[in-house]
Amino acid sequence: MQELSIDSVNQSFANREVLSSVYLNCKIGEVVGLLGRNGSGKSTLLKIIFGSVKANFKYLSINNKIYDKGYLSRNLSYLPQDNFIPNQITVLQAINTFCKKRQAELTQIDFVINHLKAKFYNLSGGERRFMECLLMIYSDTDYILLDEPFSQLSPLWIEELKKHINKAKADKGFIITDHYYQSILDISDRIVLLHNKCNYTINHENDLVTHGYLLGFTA
Ligand SMILES: Nc1ncnc2c1ncn2[C@@H]1O[C@H](COP(=O)(O)OP(=O)(O)OP(=O)(O)O)[C@@H](O)[C@H]1O
Repeated sequence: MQELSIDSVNQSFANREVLSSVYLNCKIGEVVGLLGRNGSGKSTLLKIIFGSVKANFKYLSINNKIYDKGYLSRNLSYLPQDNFIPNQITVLQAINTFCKKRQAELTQIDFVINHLKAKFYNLSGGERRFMECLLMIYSDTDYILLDEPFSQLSPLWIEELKKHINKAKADKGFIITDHYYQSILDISDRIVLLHNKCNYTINHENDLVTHGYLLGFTA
């Protein structure tokens, strides 16, 4: 089956347990939204999937093959919370590195056309974030992890990114986390909440109140 799944994730930092028996999966063609309060372990879980943090225990499989680190599959891209493209790289060089198969789609986007020769150093914080998000969304891998893609972006660009994710998901699986939870609800096919170290399936927005992620409203 075309699926990324991670099971039985246990992670502690300095004897403090952050994740306990966590399960998460993502199929090709779907966007899985990962929500949780500050410090609930969302970034840690994405880093464990990618392989930049080693879990105390986990069982990771990508398209039926077991991996110790997701990046070793060469089929997983990861947008970290902080900027990751080196300053001296130009937009065109980054496209040639990450998006060999879908260059044509990327180079139809106005911002990309107008900044092909720009170095990342010369982009504003939001421009840089927008470009890094596009590079990951259109990257050559089947599975994409996006950690806070919407941070630093103005509303119009958040809407534009949502359109690109919707377009690209036809043949990719996305796991996305962000505190712009309404945008996550808009684009996700499924929502998983991390709370009390565990994963919860969210079927309705009210479940986010029940599990203490959103405040309830009283009449
Ligand atoms: N390298 C580390 N050493 C010690 N503690 C860590 C380390 N990395 C993360 N933690 C702790 O693990 C918990 C989960 O952190 P994580 O960054 O995964 O949370 P998050 O859900 O992504 O939070 P936020 O929404 O605020 O970004 C936090 O309490 C954090 O302090």
